Amino acid sequence: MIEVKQVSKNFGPVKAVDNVSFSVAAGETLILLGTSGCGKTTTLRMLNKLEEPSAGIITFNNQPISEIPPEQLRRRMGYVLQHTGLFPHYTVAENMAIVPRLLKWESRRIQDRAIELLHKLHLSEEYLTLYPDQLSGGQQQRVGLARALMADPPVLLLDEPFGALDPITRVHIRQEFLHLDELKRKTVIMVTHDITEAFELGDRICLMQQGRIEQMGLPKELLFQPKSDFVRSFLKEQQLPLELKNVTLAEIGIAGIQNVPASGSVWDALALLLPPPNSSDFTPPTNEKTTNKNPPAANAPEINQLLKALQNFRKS
Ligand SMILES: Nc1ncnc2c1ncn2[C@@H]1O[C@H](COP(=O)(O)OP(=O)(O)OP(=O)(O)O)[C@@H](O)[C@H]1O
Repeated sequence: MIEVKQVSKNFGPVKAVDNVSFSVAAGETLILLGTSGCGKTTTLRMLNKLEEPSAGIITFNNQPISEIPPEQLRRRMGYVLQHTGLFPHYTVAENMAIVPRLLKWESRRIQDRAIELLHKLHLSEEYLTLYPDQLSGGQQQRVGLARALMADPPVLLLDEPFGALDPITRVHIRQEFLHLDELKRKTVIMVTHDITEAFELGDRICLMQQGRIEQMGLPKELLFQPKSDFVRSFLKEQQLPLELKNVTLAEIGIAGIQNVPASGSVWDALALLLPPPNSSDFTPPTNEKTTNKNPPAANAPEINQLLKALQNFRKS
C-alpha cells in the first residue's frame, strides 16, 4: 500500500533520513522505533507530504505521492501529532469537524460521527463543548485519535500518540487502542521510542538509528535474530520480558498449562504459575545444591519446565 524507496531527507548539513526503504501492506501496523533524533518523525512527515524528500520516491497504492495533491493524500491518511496537536481555541466538536467540513459533510453527519467515536473511546458527548485545556492528557489523546478517525481514512499516521501520558494511563490507553474495532481494518504507521509499546502494538518494527534502518522485521526477528550489536544493545534491558510476552507455549513445545492454551504466551503461563508476591509459598526455582528454608513452590516443576523450554527455543 505504501512504499518508501531509497528516501533521504537533509536539513542543511543534517542527514535526518538517510537512504531508507520499506513497504507497508494494507491492514498492517508498522512501528518506527528508535531514540530521539534518529529520523522517525521526519520519515512519518514525508509520508503525508509535510516534508519533501531530498531524494527517493514514496508511493501510495502504486502512485508516487509527488503526483497526489497534499489535501487529497491527507484525506486518506489520518494524522495524530506528538502532544495531540489539538487546536486550543477550538472546542472538541470543532476540532473533530475540521476534516469532515473540508469534505463538505452536513452538520448532522459530523455530529453523529463525533458522538459515535467519542463513545468508542469512552468519552461522553458532553466533552464536545469543552476546550482541550479542560481535558486531562489522556482525554486529549483520545480526542486526537478520534479527530484523526473522523473521516474513516484507510491509513493512520501516529507520532508518539501516548507520549505525553503517565505510565499507568499510557498502558490503559494502549490497551483500548489495541482493541478499538475502528483500527483493526486500518494501515497504521506509528512512531515511538518506547520498546514495550512497539512490541505490543506492531506487526512489524522498523528500528532506526541516525537516519538509517538498523533492522526491519517481525518483533520476534528483532528479538531472536538481531542483525547488529546496535539492535542487541537497544533491546537488552527489555529482552527477557519481551521474550516471555512474545513467545507462545506452542512455540516452545508446550501444549498448554492449566487454563493457558498453547497459543498463550510464556508470560501468561508464568503469571499463573508463580504465587503472588509476599506469598509464603514462593521459593524461586534454584539448583538443588542451594538450601531454602521454605518449601519449593507447588508449581516449581512446571516453572522449571517452562524456563528450560524457553532456553532451548533461544538456542534453536
Ligand atoms: N525542520 C527541521 N530543521 C532542521 N533540522 C531538523 C528539522 N526537523 C528535524 N530535524 C533534525 O533531523 C533529525 C531527525 O529528527 P526527527 O524529528 O525526525 O527525529 P525523531 O527520531 O523523530 O526524534 P524525536 O523522537 O525526538 O521526535 C534531528 O537531528 C533533528 O534535529
